Amino acid sequence: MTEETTAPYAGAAVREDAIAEEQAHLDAAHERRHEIVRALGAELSTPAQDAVEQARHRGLARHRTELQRAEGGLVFGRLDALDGTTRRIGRIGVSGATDDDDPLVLDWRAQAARPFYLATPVEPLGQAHRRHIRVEGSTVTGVDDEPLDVANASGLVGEGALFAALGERRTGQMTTAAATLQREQDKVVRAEAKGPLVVQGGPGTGKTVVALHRAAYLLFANPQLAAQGVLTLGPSRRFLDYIAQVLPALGETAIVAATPDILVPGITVTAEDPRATEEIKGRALWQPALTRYVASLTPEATAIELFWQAERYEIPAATVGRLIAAAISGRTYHGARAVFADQVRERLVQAIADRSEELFARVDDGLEDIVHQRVDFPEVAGGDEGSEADGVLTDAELDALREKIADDPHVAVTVGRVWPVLDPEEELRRLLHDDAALRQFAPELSAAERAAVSAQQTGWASGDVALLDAISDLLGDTVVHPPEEEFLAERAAARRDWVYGHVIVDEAQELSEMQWHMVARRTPQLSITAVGDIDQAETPHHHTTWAQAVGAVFGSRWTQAALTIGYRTPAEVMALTAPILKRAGSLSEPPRAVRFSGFEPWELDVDEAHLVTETARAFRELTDRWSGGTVGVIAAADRVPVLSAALENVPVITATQSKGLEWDATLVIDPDGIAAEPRGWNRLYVALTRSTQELGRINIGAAGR
Ligand SMILES: Nc1ncnc2c1ncn2[C@@H]1O[C@H](COP(=O)(O)OP(=O)(O)OP(=O)(O)O)[C@@H](O)[C@H]1O
Repeated sequence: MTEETTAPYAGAAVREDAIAEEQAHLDAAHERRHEIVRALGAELSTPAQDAVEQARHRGLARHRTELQRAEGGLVFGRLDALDGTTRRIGRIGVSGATDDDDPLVLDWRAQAARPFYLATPVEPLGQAHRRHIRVEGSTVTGVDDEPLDVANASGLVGEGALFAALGERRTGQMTTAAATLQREQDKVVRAEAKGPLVVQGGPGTGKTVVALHRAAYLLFANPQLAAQGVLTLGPSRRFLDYIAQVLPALGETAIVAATPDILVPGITVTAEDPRATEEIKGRALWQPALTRYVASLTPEATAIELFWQAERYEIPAATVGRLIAAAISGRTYHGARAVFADQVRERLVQAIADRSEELFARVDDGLEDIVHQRVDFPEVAGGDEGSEADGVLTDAELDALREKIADDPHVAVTVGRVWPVLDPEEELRRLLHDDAALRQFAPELSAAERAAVSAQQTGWASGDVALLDAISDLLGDTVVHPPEEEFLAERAAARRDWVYGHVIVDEAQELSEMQWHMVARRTPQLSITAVGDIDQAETPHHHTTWAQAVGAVFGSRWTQAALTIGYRTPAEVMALTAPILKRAGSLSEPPRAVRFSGFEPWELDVDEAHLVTETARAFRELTDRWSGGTVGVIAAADRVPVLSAALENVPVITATQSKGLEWDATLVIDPDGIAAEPRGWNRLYVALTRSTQELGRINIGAAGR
């Protein structure tokens, strides 16, 4: 460790020295970073000779990309231990010039960096001081020092740096928080990955922050995960755009971002179900129902008639029955079909071989003529003994015959007739529109519920995607992909059956049971971090606790963590939310806001006729006040079209669309209208908690609604 000669925490008088000292260290770290990038480039310019070297090259290339991207935030913290050693913490580790040298920068995810997030005056973990280093580009602009030997009343880590980060203008893109992660967040980020982890937290408690930093941490701690990639599921494209930069900025590129609606390649949601139907389609009962339905598609055992060189061969029904039973056990429909087809072809090969032998046995003269005329063996190299003498086919002849039969279209058509290839979309549609089949395979559904699910005639709705995923999985793929393909985002996204190293689910309270099944299928080892707020739930599914939400899929194999401190929404706004939560039927306490913004929430009553002009005026005022930042307009769903048309260049969105997003100031139009929507109080709770500074509400006078 580097020995420091100055007393860096002596007070404001030495701040300039402290900045100069950190600048010198940052410069050295950047220089070393460039050196490592150059060395890696030289190493990568020699072609890899074998698979082992290729894998090593992939690792080196990943590391080089991480280093190249670490332009900003290379160093953001410093820990001075009681034993006099000093460590700098940053977005990525930078090693010293030789193996004996201490690293210039410790990766924030390294175990040795942990006290940076956990140490408090009460529990200093061997540390004397913590410093947050503010950097713009590659210039150190300030330091926030925190002695760990005096009472720290707030319980926050690096309060100055945290408040500076929280007070910054919002750009419409989420940023990393590796420099200011708080204790309760750090514990979740580094929790052991032993199966699904569900993180409950109110609005603005940093759930998204935690989920993304956890993905980066897991990739760091388990480098093999990068070969499989990480899937990030969010509620909307807008949300995915909002968080898009966080993982790459943390150096991670092995990511696929998606919404549940686009998770099945080739399927586009074009229809909308009524809420009641969406709820029915989300129920877990479909998993066993579809399993029973697909099992019913297994062919009946009937005799198979095959022709080869104008000769007729038959596989009796009893044999076909045995072949089907052997093929189907433990396999998908198409997986079993492939095994069955191989077996049928093999039976044909054997039957032809047996017949050839019989012919030789029965006919004394002209053996070769008969064989060549009837069986027409391809020319086979090599001099194995065989058909020349006794009609017994040599191994080489059998192999050649197998090849011919494998390519034979007539045999393929016959197998296809017995055990057809099925299309998941057609099968799902068939089931949903067949009342008798629904009664048989999904007996839990009432007649009215069956009628509801069969009402949709064209296109697929959101609730169908998870059903299609389930039936596609049960039917299995017809294409066999090579195992252990290297992760490429486009490749993984294009494959329904890609197995990810980790899956992040944001706004997890919105997932139906069938969507949870869909998530679990993408990570059979159930390496899942799900973050959400059960009180923000507004989809039609009935669950009101996490146990109800995930129990049907994970049973008791999941753990829960909680985040209790609110970082986004100022205390002035949070004070409004307790009665709304109560109206939403919640038993939870709203999170404790860490700060006041100094802006009291305001409201304005307007009549219908002035709604558009007043909204435009309020928006202009807020935009001026928060210039350089962002202002969001959230309106009751039935007012969005009119407002969007009237307010040019002002994005007006619904409460549902505002999920997970934030602005410096938010304008909520017609809160009563939002509250009157389905699960309206939950939606209003979401809408009111989007601002980091100021909240304005525009109410429509009684006559207006
Ligand atoms: N430790 C932190 N340091 C700096 N900023 C933080 C920290 N934790 C959270 N924030 C900020 O607080 C805001 C809210 O965080 P985030 O969006 O992750 O909350 P959330 O719990 O997902 O909210 P919601 O449920 O409303 O979607 C963001 O601007 C985020 O950057």
